[in-house]
Amino acid sequence: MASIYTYDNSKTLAHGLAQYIVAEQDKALEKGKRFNIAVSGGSQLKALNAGLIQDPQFKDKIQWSHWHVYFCDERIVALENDDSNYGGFKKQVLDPLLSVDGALGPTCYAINESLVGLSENDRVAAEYESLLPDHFDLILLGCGPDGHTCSLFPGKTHEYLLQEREKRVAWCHSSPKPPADRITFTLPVLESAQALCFVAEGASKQPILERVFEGHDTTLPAGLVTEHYQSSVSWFVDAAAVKDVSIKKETYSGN
Ligand SMILES: O=C1O[C@H](COP(=O)(O)O)[C@@H](O)[C@H](O)[C@H]1O
Repeated sequence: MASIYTYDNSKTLAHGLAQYIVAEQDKALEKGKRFNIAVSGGSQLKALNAGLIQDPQFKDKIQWSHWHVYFCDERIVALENDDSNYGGFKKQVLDPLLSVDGALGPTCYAINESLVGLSENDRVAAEYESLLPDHFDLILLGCGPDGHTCSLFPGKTHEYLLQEREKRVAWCHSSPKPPADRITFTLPVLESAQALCFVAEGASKQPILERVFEGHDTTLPAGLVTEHYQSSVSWFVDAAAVKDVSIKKETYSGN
């Protein structure tokens, strides 16, 4: 059963999320020296800023120098482009960390920017795959209003990504949400992760969460991941995203 943590607002959600991430970090560091974490782009990055950077409670608990940060999906654009997920993470997490005295930042793994614009998108994916660890301790997922997660989109055109079993990172072409060319983790990467955690906030996500939680709709990539890997899945959602959605009692309220 997936765990669903609901919060009244963005601030309390960011706090609960940071608490969860630190607990996963501690579990990983009990076993070794690395915390292998993958993050998504989009709205999630603001929650990471609010929880990991702004919330004073976690300042001394996050061991950044042991963090190895990867991207669940990336748009094939220059890293300083506004659409870059790495660029978004840099803005929300890495740059603010620079202003903290003596802070050692995480090790981050970005796409090979020199291949951008060369029509070498399979190579961008293959090179990124070669950087991945054997498995992740934690993967932070988003959920688009169409039910996509990573850059795994619903529908026929992108079925090939959900069917991929060999490549751990694949080129997503013709993305319905710009930019059109992206790379994405495939399901085997999610399947082998220790923990998968979705973050979804705001009323625009409500209709899709209704289909995931009430309809158990596995035609939606976010629904499929939730159903198939439920024992490792958690959702962090705010009240607006699950308004009038009936959530089974095995799940928890984070407030
Ligand atoms: O395009 C993307 O969208 C999803 C969802 O983003 P959100 O802003 O609706 O939360 C995101 O998880 C993914 O990383 C990103 O490339």
